[in-house]
Amino acid sequence: MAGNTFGTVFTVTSFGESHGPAIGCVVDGCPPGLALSEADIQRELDRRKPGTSRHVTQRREPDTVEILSGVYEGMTTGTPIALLIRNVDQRSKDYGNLVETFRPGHADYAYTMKYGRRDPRGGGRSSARETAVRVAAGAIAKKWLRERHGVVIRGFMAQLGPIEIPFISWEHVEHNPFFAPNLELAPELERFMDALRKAGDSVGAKLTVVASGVPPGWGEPVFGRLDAEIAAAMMSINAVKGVEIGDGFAVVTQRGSEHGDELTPQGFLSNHAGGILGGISTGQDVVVHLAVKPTSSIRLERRSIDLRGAPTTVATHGRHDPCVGIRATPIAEAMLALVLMDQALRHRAQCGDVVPPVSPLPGVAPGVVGPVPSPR
Ligand SMILES: Cc1cc2nc3c(=O)[nH]c(=O)nc-3n(C[C@H](O)[C@H](O)[C@H](O)COP(=O)(O)O)c2cc1C
Repeated sequence: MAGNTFGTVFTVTSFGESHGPAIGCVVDGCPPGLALSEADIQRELDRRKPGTSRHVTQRREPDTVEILSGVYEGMTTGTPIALLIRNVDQRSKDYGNLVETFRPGHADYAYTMKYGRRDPRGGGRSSARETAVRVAAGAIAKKWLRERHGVVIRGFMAQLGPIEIPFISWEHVEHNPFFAPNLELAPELERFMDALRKAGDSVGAKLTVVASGVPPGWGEPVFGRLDAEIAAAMMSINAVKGVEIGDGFAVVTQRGSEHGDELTPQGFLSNHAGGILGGISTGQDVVVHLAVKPTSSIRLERRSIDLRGAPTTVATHGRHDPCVGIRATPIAEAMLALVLMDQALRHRAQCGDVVPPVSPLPGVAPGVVGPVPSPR
Protein backbone atom coordinates (compact mmCIF):
# COMPACT_ATOMS: atom_id res chain seq x y z
CA MET A 1 0.00 0.00 0.00
CA ALA A 2 1.29 3.48 -0.80
CA GLY A 3 2.24 5.27 2.40
CA ASN A 4 -0.52 7.86 2.50
CA THR A 5 -2.99 5.90 4.64
CA PHE A 6 -2.77 5.55 8.43
CA GLY A 7 -4.71 3.11 10.62
CA THR A 8 -6.35 -0.30 10.30
CA VAL A 9 -10.07 0.04 11.13
CA PHE A 10 -10.24 3.81 11.59
CA THR A 11 -8.15 5.06 8.66
CA VAL A 12 -6.97 8.43 7.36
CA THR A 13 -5.77 8.87 3.78
CA SER A 14 -4.10 12.24 3.24
CA PHE A 15 -3.48 14.09 -0.02
CA GLY A 16 -2.16 17.41 -1.29
CA GLU A 17 0.94 19.55 -1.35
CA SER A 18 2.05 22.71 0.34
CA HIS A 19 1.72 24.80 -2.83
CA GLY A 20 -1.12 22.98 -4.60
CA PRO A 21 -4.69 24.31 -4.56
CA ALA A 22 -5.70 22.30 -1.46
CA ILE A 23 -4.80 19.62 1.03
CA GLY A 24 -7.24 17.14 2.50
CA CYS A 25 -7.99 13.66 3.73
CA VAL A 26 -10.56 10.89 3.70
CA VAL A 27 -11.40 9.50 7.14
CA ASP A 28 -12.90 6.02 6.87
CA GLY A 29 -14.27 3.68 9.53
CA CYS A 30 -15.76 6.32 11.82
CA PRO A 31 -18.80 4.84 13.59
CA PRO A 32 -22.15 6.43 12.66
CA GLY A 33 -23.96 8.70 15.09
CA LEU A 34 -21.11 10.97 16.22
CA ALA A 35 -22.27 14.59 16.28
CA LEU A 36 -19.77 16.42 14.07
CA SER A 37 -19.57 19.95 12.68
CA GLU A 38 -16.90 21.97 10.92
CA ALA A 39 -16.56 24.03 14.13
CA ASP A 40 -15.47 20.89 16.05
CA ILE A 41 -12.60 20.42 13.59
CA GLN A 42 -11.82 24.12 13.13
CA ARG A 43 -11.08 24.55 16.84
CA GLU A 44 -8.19 22.11 16.60
CA LEU A 45 -6.93 23.50 13.28
CA ASP A 46 -6.81 27.01 14.76
CA ARG A 47 -4.38 25.75 17.43
CA ARG A 48 -1.92 24.55 14.75
CA LYS A 49 -2.34 27.14 12.01
CA PRO A 50 0.57 29.38 10.94
CA GLY A 51 0.84 33.11 11.59
CA THR A 52 -0.64 33.09 15.10
CA SER A 53 2.39 34.75 16.74
CA ARG A 54 5.75 36.27 15.77
CA HIS A 55 7.45 33.04 16.87
CA VAL A 56 6.03 30.90 14.05
CA THR A 57 5.98 31.09 10.24
CA GLN A 58 4.25 34.20 8.94
CA ARG A 59 2.52 32.31 6.14
CA ARG A 60 -1.15 33.37 6.45
CA GLU A 61 -3.31 30.30 6.08
CA PRO A 62 -6.79 30.43 7.64
CA ASP A 63 -6.88 26.61 7.36
CA THR A 64 -10.64 26.66 6.95
CA VAL A 65 -11.99 23.11 6.81
CA GLU A 66 -14.86 21.94 4.62
CA ILE A 67 -16.65 18.64 5.30
CA LEU A 68 -17.49 17.21 1.87
CA SER A 69 -19.10 13.91 2.85
CA GLY A 70 -19.92 11.45 5.62
CA VAL A 71 -22.01 13.80 7.76
CA TYR A 72 -25.78 14.23 7.49
CA GLU A 73 -27.87 16.49 9.72
CA GLY A 74 -24.86 17.02 12.01
CA MET A 75 -24.12 13.31 12.55
CA THR A 76 -21.56 10.99 11.02
CA THR A 77 -23.25 8.46 8.76
CA GLY A 78 -20.60 5.72 8.88
CA THR A 79 -19.49 6.51 5.34
CA PRO A 80 -16.14 8.11 4.35
CA ILE A 81 -15.67 11.63 5.73
CA ALA A 82 -13.81 13.80 3.22
CA LEU A 83 -12.18 16.95 4.62
CA LEU A 84 -10.77 19.74 2.44
CA ILE A 85 -8.51 22.68 3.39
CA ARG A 86 -7.75 25.13 0.59
CA ASN A 87 -4.25 26.66 0.39
CA VAL A 88 -4.57 30.41 0.03
CA ASP A 89 -1.16 31.92 0.82
CA GLN A 90 1.35 30.15 -1.40
CA ARG A 91 4.39 32.23 -2.33
CA SER A 92 6.46 30.12 -4.73
CA LYS A 93 9.12 32.75 -5.43
CA ASP A 94 10.53 32.18 -1.93
CA TYR A 95 11.68 28.79 -3.11
CA GLY A 96 13.33 29.85 -6.41
CA ASN A 97 16.90 29.17 -5.26
CA LEU A 98 15.97 25.73 -3.95
CA VAL A 99 15.25 24.23 -7.40
CA GLU A 100 18.95 23.77 -7.98
CA THR A 101 20.24 22.83 -4.54
CA PHE A 102 19.49 20.97 -1.31
CA ARG A 103 18.92 22.46 2.16
CA PRO A 104 21.06 20.69 4.77
CA GLY A 105 18.74 18.82 7.13
CA HIS A 106 15.69 19.05 4.87
CA ALA A 107 14.15 16.32 2.72
CA ASP A 108 15.32 17.90 -0.58
CA TYR A 109 18.29 15.58 -1.22
CA ALA A 110 16.64 12.30 -0.18
CA TYR A 111 13.41 13.22 -2.02
CA THR A 112 15.32 13.95 -5.25
CA MET A 113 17.31 10.71 -5.00
CA LYS A 114 14.06 8.76 -4.55
CA TYR A 115 11.73 10.34 -7.10
CA GLY A 116 14.23 11.87 -9.52
CA ARG A 117 12.13 15.01 -9.58
CA ARG A 118 10.53 17.29 -7.03
CA ASP A 119 8.29 20.29 -6.69
CA PRO A 120 10.55 22.58 -4.66
CA ARG A 121 7.79 25.06 -3.78
CA GLY A 122 7.41 24.62 -0.05
CA GLY A 123 8.78 21.08 -0.07
CA GLY A 124 5.70 19.51 -1.69
CA ARG A 125 4.69 16.38 0.21
CA SER A 126 7.64 16.69 2.60
CA SER A 127 6.23 19.98 3.89
CA ALA A 128 4.54 19.89 7.29
CA ARG A 129 1.60 21.68 5.64
CA GLU A 130 0.26 18.14 5.23
CA THR A 131 0.01 17.77 9.01
CA ALA A 132 -3.00 20.12 9.04
CA VAL A 133 -5.14 17.29 7.68
CA ARG A 134 -3.96 14.99 10.45
CA VAL A 135 -5.08 17.58 12.98
CA ALA A 136 -8.46 17.73 11.21
CA ALA A 137 -8.84 13.92 11.28
CA GLY A 138 -7.51 13.83 14.84
CA ALA A 139 -10.27 16.23 15.91
CA ILE A 140 -12.82 13.57 14.94
CA ALA A 141 -10.93 10.90 16.88
CA LYS A 142 -10.51 13.16 19.91
CA LYS A 143 -14.24 13.89 19.97
CA TRP A 144 -15.24 10.23 19.64
CA LEU A 145 -12.74 9.18 22.34
CA ARG A 146 -13.97 11.88 24.70
CA GLU A 147 -17.68 11.27 24.20
CA ARG A 148 -17.58 7.46 24.00
CA HIS A 149 -14.83 6.69 26.55
CA GLY A 150 -14.07 9.89 28.49
CA VAL A 151 -10.53 9.93 27.09
CA VAL A 152 -8.84 13.35 27.17
CA ILE A 153 -5.72 13.97 25.08
CA ARG A 154 -3.51 16.98 25.88
CA GLY A 155 0.03 18.04 25.08
CA PHE A 156 2.57 20.65 26.06
CA MET A 157 6.08 21.88 25.33
CA ALA A 158 8.48 20.45 27.91
CA GLN A 159 11.68 22.08 26.62
CA LEU A 160 12.54 24.80 24.09
CA GLY A 161 16.15 24.42 23.00
CA PRO A 162 18.20 24.58 26.23
CA ILE A 163 15.30 25.89 28.36
CA GLU A 164 13.54 23.18 30.36
CA ILE A 165 9.93 24.10 31.14
CA PRO A 166 8.78 22.76 34.52
CA PHE A 167 5.11 21.74 34.45
CA ILE A 168 2.87 24.03 36.49
CA SER A 169 -0.64 23.55 35.11
CA TRP A 170 -2.62 22.44 32.08
CA GLU A 171 -4.47 25.74 32.48
CA HIS A 172 -1.36 27.60 31.27
CA VAL A 173 -0.92 25.67 28.03
CA GLU A 174 -3.46 27.50 25.88
CA HIS A 175 -2.49 30.96 27.15
CA ASN A 176 0.93 31.39 25.53
CA PRO A 177 2.23 30.92 21.98
CA PHE A 178 4.46 27.96 22.93
CA PHE A 179 1.96 25.52 24.50
CA ALA A 180 4.13 25.86 27.61
CA PRO A 181 2.51 24.60 30.84
CA ASN A 182 4.27 27.42 32.70
CA LEU A 183 3.25 31.05 32.12
CA GLU A 184 6.04 32.30 34.39
CA LEU A 185 8.59 31.15 31.81
CA ALA A 186 6.79 32.68 28.82
CA PRO A 187 8.81 35.96 28.84
CA GLU A 188 12.09 34.00 28.87
CA LEU A 189 10.88 31.84 25.98
CA GLU A 190 9.87 34.98 24.05
CA ARG A 191 13.31 36.55 24.59
CA PHE A 192 15.04 33.36 23.52
CA MET A 193 12.99 33.12 20.32
CA ASP A 194 13.48 36.81 19.46
CA ALA A 195 17.28 36.45 19.71
CA LEU A 196 17.19 33.22 17.68
CA ARG A 197 15.14 34.81 14.91
CA LYS A 198 17.51 37.78 14.79
CA ALA A 199 20.44 35.40 14.46
CA GLY A 200 18.69 33.66 11.50
CA ASP A 201 19.00 30.27 13.20
CA SER A 202 16.56 27.65 14.52
CA VAL A 203 16.27 25.33 17.51
CA GLY A 204 14.74 21.99 18.59
CA ALA A 205 12.14 21.24 21.25
CA LYS A 206 10.75 18.50 23.43
CA LEU A 207 7.01 17.89 23.69
CA THR A 208 4.92 15.70 26.00
CA VAL A 209 1.51 14.28 25.11
CA VAL A 210 -0.77 12.59 27.63
CA ALA A 211 -3.97 10.58 27.14
CA SER A 212 -6.03 10.31 30.34
CA GLY A 213 -8.99 7.99 30.81
CA VAL A 214 -7.78 5.27 28.43
CA PRO A 215 -9.36 2.05 29.72
CA PRO A 216 -7.20 -1.04 30.23
CA GLY A 217 -7.03 -3.40 27.25
CA TRP A 218 -6.36 -1.26 24.18
CA GLY A 219 -3.46 -2.52 22.10
CA GLU A 220 -2.13 -5.91 21.11
CA PRO A 221 0.80 -8.00 22.30
CA VAL A 222 2.95 -8.36 19.16
CA PHE A 223 2.96 -6.28 15.96
CA GLY A 224 -0.04 -4.21 16.98
CA ARG A 225 1.50 -3.06 20.25
CA LEU A 226 0.02 0.24 21.38
CA ASP A 227 3.49 1.63 22.17
CA ALA A 228 4.82 0.51 18.77
CA GLU A 229 1.94 2.18 16.94
CA ILE A 230 2.29 5.37 18.97
CA ALA A 231 6.03 5.47 18.20
CA ALA A 232 5.34 4.99 14.48
CA ALA A 233 2.64 7.66 14.55
CA MET A 234 4.89 10.20 16.27
CA MET A 235 7.88 9.41 14.06
CA SER A 236 5.62 10.02 11.05
CA ILE A 237 5.46 13.70 12.04
CA ASN A 238 8.01 15.81 10.15
CA ALA A 239 11.15 16.65 12.13
CA VAL A 240 10.49 14.21 15.00
CA LYS A 241 13.75 12.40 15.78
CA GLY A 242 12.92 10.64 19.06
CA VAL A 243 9.93 9.18 20.92
CA GLU A 244 9.81 7.94 24.48
CA ILE A 245 6.95 6.19 26.29
CA GLY A 246 6.82 6.71 30.07
CA ASP A 247 10.33 6.90 31.52
CA GLY A 248 11.80 6.22 28.07
CA PHE A 249 15.61 6.26 27.95
CA ALA A 250 15.81 6.84 31.72
CA VAL A 251 15.02 3.12 32.19
CA VAL A 252 18.63 2.41 31.27
CA THR A 253 19.84 3.26 34.78
CA GLN A 254 16.76 2.16 36.71
CA ARG A 255 16.48 -0.99 38.86
CA GLY A 256 13.51 -3.33 38.52
CA SER A 257 12.57 -2.43 42.08
CA GLU A 258 12.27 1.19 41.00
CA HIS A 259 10.80 0.85 37.54
CA GLY A 260 8.02 -1.73 37.96
CA ASP A 261 4.81 0.07 38.93
CA GLU A 262 3.41 -1.60 42.07
CA LEU A 263 -0.29 -2.45 42.19
CA THR A 264 -2.59 -2.00 45.19
CA PRO A 265 -6.38 -2.31 45.44
CA GLN A 266 -6.41 1.52 45.43
CA GLY A 267 -4.49 1.69 42.17
CA PHE A 268 -0.97 1.80 40.72
CA LEU A 269 1.61 3.50 42.94
CA SER A 270 3.59 5.03 40.06
CA ASN A 271 3.57 5.28 36.26
CA HIS A 272 7.07 4.57 34.98
CA ALA A 273 5.54 2.45 32.21
CA GLY A 274 3.69 5.39 30.69
CA GLY A 275 0.37 3.55 30.82
CA ILE A 276 1.33 0.61 28.60
CA LEU A 277 2.46 -2.93 29.55
CA GLY A 278 2.98 -5.70 27.01
CA GLY A 279 1.76 -3.38 24.27
CA ILE A 280 -1.63 -2.98 26.01
CA SER A 281 -3.01 -0.03 27.96
CA THR A 282 -3.17 -0.42 31.77
CA GLY A 283 -5.76 2.27 32.50
CA GLN A 284 -3.10 4.73 33.64
CA ASP A 285 -2.26 7.87 31.70
CA VAL A 286 -0.55 7.11 28.39
CA VAL A 287 2.53 9.38 28.47
CA VAL A 288 4.57 10.10 25.34
CA HIS A 289 7.59 12.39 24.86
CA LEU A 290 8.86 13.64 21.48
CA ALA A 291 12.17 15.19 20.42
CA VAL A 292 11.66 17.63 17.52
CA LYS A 293 14.71 18.74 15.54
CA PRO A 294 15.59 22.36 14.64
CA THR A 295 14.14 23.77 11.41
CA SER A 296 16.36 23.12 8.41
CA SER A 297 15.39 26.24 6.43
CA ILE A 298 17.47 28.95 8.08
CA ARG A 299 18.84 32.30 6.91
CA LEU A 300 22.41 31.35 7.81
CA GLU A 301 24.51 30.22 4.87
CA ARG A 302 25.24 26.47 4.80
CA ARG A 303 27.35 24.35 2.47
CA SER A 304 25.58 22.13 -0.04
CA ILE A 305 25.84 20.86 -3.62
CA ASP A 306 23.88 21.67 -6.76
CA LEU A 307 22.06 19.25 -9.07
CA ARG A 308 25.32 18.51 -10.90
CA GLY A 309 27.08 17.69 -7.62
CA ALA A 310 29.19 20.88 -7.60
CA PRO A 311 29.73 22.68 -4.28
CA THR A 312 27.50 25.65 -3.50
CA THR A 313 25.95 27.35 -0.49
CA VAL A 314 22.33 27.74 0.53
CA ALA A 315 20.53 30.22 2.78
CA THR A 316 16.72 30.14 3.01
CA HIS A 317 14.83 33.41 3.12
CA GLY A 318 11.19 32.25 2.80
CA ARG A 319 8.69 32.20 5.66
CA HIS A 320 9.71 29.41 8.04
CA ASP A 321 9.13 28.32 11.62
CA PRO A 322 12.25 29.12 13.68
CA CYS A 323 11.24 26.24 15.98
CA VAL A 324 8.91 23.73 14.37
CA GLY A 325 8.24 22.23 17.81
CA ILE A 326 6.11 25.28 18.66
CA ARG A 327 3.35 24.25 16.25
CA ALA A 328 3.78 20.52 16.67
CA THR A 329 1.86 20.00 19.94
CA PRO A 330 -1.61 19.81 18.29
CA ILE A 331 -0.17 17.47 15.64
CA ALA A 332 1.21 15.09 18.28
CA GLU A 333 -2.14 15.14 20.11
CA ALA A 334 -3.91 14.32 16.83
CA MET A 335 -1.62 11.39 16.05
CA LEU A 336 -2.14 9.96 19.55
CA ALA A 337 -5.91 10.30 19.05
CA LEU A 338 -5.78 8.51 15.69
CA VAL A 339 -3.84 5.58 17.19
CA LEU A 340 -6.12 5.30 20.22
CA MET A 341 -9.36 5.42 18.23
CA ASP A 342 -8.11 2.77 15.83
CA GLN A 343 -7.02 0.57 18.75
CA ALA A 344 -10.32 1.13 20.56
CA LEU A 345 -12.31 -0.06 17.55
CA ARG A 346 -9.99 -3.06 17.04
CA HIS A 347 -10.35 -3.97 20.72
CA ARG A 348 -14.14 -3.69 20.46
CA ALA A 349 -14.15 -5.96 17.41
CA GLN A 350 -12.08 -8.73 18.98
CA CYS A 351 -12.64 -8.47 22.73
CA GLY A 352 -15.93 -6.60 23.08
CA ASP A 353 -17.47 -9.58 24.93
CA VAL A 354 -14.58 -10.20 27.36
CA VAL A 355 -15.35 -9.82 31.06
CA PRO A 356 -12.03 -9.36 32.94
CA PRO A 357 -11.75 -11.23 36.27
CA VAL A 358 -10.77 -8.10 38.24
CA SER A 359 -12.20 -4.62 37.94
CA PRO A 360 -9.95 -1.91 36.51
CA LEU A 361 -7.59 -0.28 39.03
CA PRO A 362 -7.85 3.46 39.37
CA GLY A 363 -4.94 5.22 37.60
CA VAL A 364 -2.44 7.45 39.37
CA ALA A 365 -1.80 11.15 38.90
CA PRO A 366 -0.31 11.91 35.48
CA GLY A 367 3.32 11.55 36.48
CA VAL A 368 4.44 14.21 34.03
CA VAL A 369 4.73 17.04 36.51
CA GLY A 370 8.08 15.88 37.84
CA PRO A 371 11.27 15.81 35.78
CA VAL A 372 10.78 13.87 32.57
CA PRO A 373 13.70 12.16 30.83
CA SER A 374 15.30 14.05 27.96
CA PRO A 375 15.37 12.25 24.64
CA ARG A 376 18.99 11.97 23.58
C1 LIG B 1 4.61 22.10 12.36
C2 LIG B 1 5.84 21.95 11.54
C3 LIG B 1 6.28 23.03 10.79
C4 LIG B 1 7.44 22.92 10.02
N1 LIG B 1 7.87 24.02 9.35
C5 LIG B 1 9.06 23.96 8.70
C6 LIG B 1 9.58 25.13 8.08
O1 LIG B 1 8.99 26.20 8.11
N2 LIG B 1 10.78 25.03 7.44
C7 LIG B 1 11.50 23.85 7.41
O2 LIG B 1 12.58 23.80 6.84
N3 LIG B 1 11.01 22.73 8.00
C8 LIG B 1 9.82 22.75 8.64
N4 LIG B 1 9.35 21.62 9.24
C9 LIG B 1 10.15 20.39 9.20
C10 LIG B 1 10.25 19.75 7.84
O3 LIG B 1 8.98 19.48 7.30
C11 LIG B 1 11.06 18.46 7.96
O4 LIG B 1 12.18 18.66 8.74
C12 LIG B 1 11.48 17.97 6.60
O5 LIG B 1 10.37 17.47 5.92
C13 LIG B 1 12.54 16.88 6.67
O6 LIG B 1 12.01 15.75 7.24
P1 LIG B 1 12.55 15.16 8.59
O7 LIG B 1 12.99 16.31 9.43
O8 LIG B 1 11.37 14.46 9.18
O9 LIG B 1 13.68 14.23 8.27
C14 LIG B 1 8.17 21.70 9.99
C15 LIG B 1 7.72 20.60 10.74
C16 LIG B 1 6.57 20.73 11.53
C17 LIG B 1 6.14 19.55 12.34
